[in-house]
Amino acid sequence: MANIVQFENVGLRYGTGAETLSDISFTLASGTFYFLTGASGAGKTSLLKLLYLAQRPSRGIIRLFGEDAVTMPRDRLPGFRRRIGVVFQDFRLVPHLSAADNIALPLRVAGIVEDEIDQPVREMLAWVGLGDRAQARPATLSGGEQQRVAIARAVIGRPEILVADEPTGNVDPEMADRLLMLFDSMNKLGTTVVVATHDFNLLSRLPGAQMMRLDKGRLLDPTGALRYPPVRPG
Ligand SMILES: Nc1ncnc2c1ncn2[C@@H]1O[C@H](COP(=O)(O)OP(=O)(O)OP(=O)(O)O)[C@@H](O)[C@H]1O
Repeated sequence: MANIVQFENVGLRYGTGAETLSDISFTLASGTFYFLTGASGAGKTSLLKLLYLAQRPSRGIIRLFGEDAVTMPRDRLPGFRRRIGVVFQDFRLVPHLSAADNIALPLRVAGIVEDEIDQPVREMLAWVGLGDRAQARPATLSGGEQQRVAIARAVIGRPEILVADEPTGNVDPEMADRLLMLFDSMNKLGTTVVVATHDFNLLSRLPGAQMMRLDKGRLLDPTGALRYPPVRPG
């Protein structure tokens, strides 16, 4: 399976402090489901930001879709970002837009004509179980409903990679399970999925998923040992 993402010796430092992420090296195989775990403050959100190009690393190499994402000219970034769907920890729904218009945003930004927006939006609303809330503003939706709008918005453009930061943080276990099944169904359609979570119940629900563990800004290998950067030949 082709690698869709490659990080090599990546480090991230905010300002002049110590590195938040150090020596991060991994590859993501296309079409695979990954969980990213680690204690609060371990650097999960920071790693996801590097992945969806909201943050540039302080050092190291990041290749996305086979191209160098670090040295990429800024004007090419939006096109790349459109290939990555993001479910933010705090949803980031647009407050004055209805659920339907929030979900439609990525299609409108991509310049899809209005005639071709209504149908997929209705399908997405039904898919996340919000068919009867199309016109509701975010403030009138529950946390779990807002989360489902955020998920629908992240996947409507059929992204190649879906990144979700603590997507079950605000919902009960039953809803967490339903949301996980939505991600799983996207993955079965071929999307590479990365879900950051510290909900261990979730991890046990998808035993086939790959595990990435962060500890104080460093990746651990599957045995729990620190994963050291690959040795470069020569
Ligand atoms: N913009 C920023 N400027 C400075 N420091 C930051 C910034 N964003 C995150 N940090 C710091 O980086 C470290 C890792 O934060 P991050 O949010 O990536 O962790 P996390 O594993 O996602 O935590 P949580 O599970 O609580 O969301 C923390 O010490 C945090 O304070």
